[in-house]
Amino acid sequence: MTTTAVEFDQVHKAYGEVRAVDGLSLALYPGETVALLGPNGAGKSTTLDLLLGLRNPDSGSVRLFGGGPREAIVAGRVGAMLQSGGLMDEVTVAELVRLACDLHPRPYRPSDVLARAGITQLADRKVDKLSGGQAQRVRFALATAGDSDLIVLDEPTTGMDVTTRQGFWATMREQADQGRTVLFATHYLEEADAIADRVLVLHRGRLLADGTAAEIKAKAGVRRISFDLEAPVDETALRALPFLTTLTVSGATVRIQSTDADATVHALYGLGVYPRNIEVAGLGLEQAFVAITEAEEARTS
Ligand SMILES: Nc1ncnc2c1ncn2[C@@H]1O[C@H](COP(=O)(O)OP(=O)(O)OP(=O)(O)O)[C@@H](O)[C@H]1O
Repeated sequence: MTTTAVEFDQVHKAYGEVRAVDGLSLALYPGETVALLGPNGAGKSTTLDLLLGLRNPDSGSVRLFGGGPREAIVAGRVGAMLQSGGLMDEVTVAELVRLACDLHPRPYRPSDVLARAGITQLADRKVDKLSGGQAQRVRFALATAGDSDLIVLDEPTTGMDVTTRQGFWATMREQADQGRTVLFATHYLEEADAIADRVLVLHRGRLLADGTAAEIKAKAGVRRISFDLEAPVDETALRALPFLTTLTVSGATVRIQSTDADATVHALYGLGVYPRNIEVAGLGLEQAFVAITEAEEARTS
């Protein structure tokens, strides 16, 4: 049996009345790159805090590599890059990275850590003089100061420019290819789509979807239909098409979202109109995410 890297079993965590994590169960395995998505306040940071033992669950259990979070962290099995992680002032980047290496039970050489994070040229810079994107790279260096089995990243690429971001993900990919588990929370859905093997969608502390990006898109169950009309058509007739969820008409072009594209297109021909350039496509991850979370909002409100 494969040992899980991370296992949550019915985990609850509330702050007063707010149920930040509400009965969360999940298992992550070695070598997986997993994106944690969710709207603001969905419970992503709380989940990562629980995972890292920074907070204790009110009930349920959190296991890392079969033991408690602290045990795994003390053993150097976890590297983390948190959103809120303040960097020590008055020290240089090299000093800070050296300290992280000294503290890690299975450290890498500080010069290698600096090089991998692309910050060798910043080694002598004081930490409080860094730009936002540079500070992110330093946090990343601290998360990869040693040979950890699990790397946890909370919105790691915020503030990074496009080139830095690409370099960052290439390095992360290497880490996962070496059998490490990489878990990252993000608001950039295109990143989750491009990088993650698996996407977890959180909403109000619960897991709404868990699968590959393709599976999440399919789960939304909505398809996009677009076509051009040669002659104007009464919008009321279009709006009455079966399974239609949205309709946008701009000039001669009509865009529809439908929960049953075949039936909608069939009915469209039944209106006696002649659509040209008809295209039917699945949703992008971003649209799927919005559709899934909005459907849940509608269901629970
Ligand atoms: N220390 C705290 N005290 C009280 N409430 C908190 C605390 N931390 C978080 N919350 C609340 O718990 C819920 C989950 O917050 P959390 O920060 O885990 O969400 P998130 O998904 O990381 O959000 P974001 O995308 O905005 O970073 C929110 O409603 C938040 O207001």
